[in-house]
Amino acid sequence: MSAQRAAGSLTDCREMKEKNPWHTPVTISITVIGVIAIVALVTVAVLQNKPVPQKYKYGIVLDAGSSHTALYIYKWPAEKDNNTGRVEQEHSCKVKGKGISSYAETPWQAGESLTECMEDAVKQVPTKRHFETPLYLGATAGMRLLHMENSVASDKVFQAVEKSLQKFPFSYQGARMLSGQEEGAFGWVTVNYLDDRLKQGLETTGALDLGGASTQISFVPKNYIISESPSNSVTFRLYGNDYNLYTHSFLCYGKDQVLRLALAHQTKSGPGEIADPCFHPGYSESKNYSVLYDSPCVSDRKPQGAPVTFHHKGEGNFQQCQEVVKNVFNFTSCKYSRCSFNGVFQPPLHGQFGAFSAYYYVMDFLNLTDTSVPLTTVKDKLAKHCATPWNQIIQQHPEIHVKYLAEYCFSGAYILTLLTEGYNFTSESYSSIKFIKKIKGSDAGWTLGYMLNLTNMIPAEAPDSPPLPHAGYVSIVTVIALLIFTLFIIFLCRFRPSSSKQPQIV
Ligand SMILES: Nc1ccn([C@@H]2O[C@H](COP(=O)(O)OP(=O)(O)OP(=O)(O)O)[C@@H](O)[C@H]2O)c(=O)n1
Repeated sequence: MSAQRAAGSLTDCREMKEKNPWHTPVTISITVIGVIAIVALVTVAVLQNKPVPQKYKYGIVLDAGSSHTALYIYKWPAEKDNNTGRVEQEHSCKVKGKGISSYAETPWQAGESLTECMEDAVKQVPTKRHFETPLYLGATAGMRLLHMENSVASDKVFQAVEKSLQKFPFSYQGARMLSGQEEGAFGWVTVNYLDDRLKQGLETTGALDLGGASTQISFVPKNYIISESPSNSVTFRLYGNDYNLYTHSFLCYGKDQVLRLALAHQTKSGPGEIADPCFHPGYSESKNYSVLYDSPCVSDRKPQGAPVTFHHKGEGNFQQCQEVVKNVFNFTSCKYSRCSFNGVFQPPLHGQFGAFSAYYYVMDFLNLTDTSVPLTTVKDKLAKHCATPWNQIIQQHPEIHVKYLAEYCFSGAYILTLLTEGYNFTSESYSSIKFIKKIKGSDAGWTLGYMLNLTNMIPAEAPDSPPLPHAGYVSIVTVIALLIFTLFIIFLCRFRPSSSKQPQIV
C-alpha cells in the first residue's frame, strides 16, 4: 500500500514538473536571485532617496539704517554651497533705539546698542557653524549724512561698531557704508532672487525702497540708453543673463528727511507757528528748531533769528498737504531727454514694481496696499484719514507708536506724490506696483542681495546640472532593471513549455 502510495506521489511530482516547467532547480534559482536583486535595487533606491537631516550654512547682515538697525540671519543648504542652494531668511532682530548715526556724540553706545541682537544671533546659529558664519554690517543714508556733516564722528561710530561686532564668535567681514547705487541695486537683486526671476531668466521686477533718509528706484528699462546718464546704470551678469539696471538713490528723500524739508519750507511763512495741513486737526506740539534743522538736508534753510521752539499745529487738509509736499521737489530743470525730479535722469518706467520698507509700513497702516483700487479712490481715502481728528486717531490705534501715527497722513501724501509726480506712475501704471514686506518669508530690502554678492552666491553663468536629479536617476535605473528582469522571465516562459512537451522523467 505504502509502496503504491509512494509510487503515486512520485507520479504526481513528475506530473507537476511536466505541467509546470517552472518547477525546476534552474528556474527556482533564477526566480530567487531575481527577487533578491529587485529587493536590493528597491532598498538602494529607498535608502538613497530617504530624506536625510538637512545641514545649513549661515550668514548675518546688519542693516544700519537712519532710523534703526536690524539684524538678519540667512541660511542655505550646506551641501549646495556651489551656488545652487536657495538662501532664505532664518531670523531677524530689531535693534532697540535709534540708528547708529544718532550716536555721533557717544559712539561707544552705537556699538553697545547692537549687543542684544548679536547675543540673539549667537543662540540662533548652531555653535559649530559660528566661526564660519560671515557677519557684515552695511550702513545707509543716516551714516551717509553723518559722514557729510562730520566725517570724524562717522569714523568713530564705525570703529565702535567694529569693536563691538568683533567680540562675537562669527567671521566678521567688516562694517562699511553702502553707496546709494549699491543700496538700490542690492534691493533689486533681493526682490528678483526671492521671486526666482534671476535663475529662471524671467522678466525682472523693479524695486522701490523708501527709508528714513533716502529713497531708491531700480528697474530694467526697455531700450535703455545707458550713455545718457552712466552714473545711473549698473550692469549684472547673473545665471547667464545680462541685466542693464537703472538705479537712483535720492539722499534726503527718505520720509523723515522729507518731513524736515516740508517743515523747513513752511517755516518760511513765519517762524513761531506752523499750521500744517499734513497733520491731523487737533494735533499740537511744541518742537525745537535746532532739532528740525539738525541735518545736512535742511541745515542751509534755517531762518535767521528763529526762536528756539515752534508750535506745530495740525490742519488735516489733504489737498493742501499735497501742495506742501510738491514743494520739496524740483520739477523744472532737466538736462536729459526725461527726468524724475531734481534734474535726475529717469528712463520710462517698465514692468512690475515691488515697493517695500516705509512704502509698505505706511500703505499697510492706511489700508491702501491694494493698487487695483483707482488712484482717485486712494486719494479720497487718504483725504478722509488726514481730516480725522487727532484724538480720534490716537483712540483708534492705541497700539501704534505716536510718532508713526502722527506722520501717516504726511507719509501717505508724500508716497503718492513721489510715485506719481516724482517717478511718473500714471493712474494706469500705478497698478503695476505691489506694496510688499516679505517675499517667501524673507524681508524685502538690500541686505540679502548684499550678502549674495559678497559671498559670490549668485554665479554669472547658470551652474551645470546633471540631466537628471539623483532621485530621478535611481528611479529610472530601478524601472529599467525590473523591465529587463520581466523580459527575462517572459523569455524563460516562452521556451520552457516547448521542452516540457518531451519531459525528461527522472
Ligand atoms: N511701523 C513703522 C515702522 C517704520 N516706519 C518709518 O519707516 C521709516 C524707516 O524705514 P526703514 O526702511 O527702516 O529706513 P532706514 O533703514 O532706517 O532708513 P535709510 O534706509 O534711509 O537709512 C522711518 O521713517 C520710520 O519712521 C513707519 O512709518 N512705520
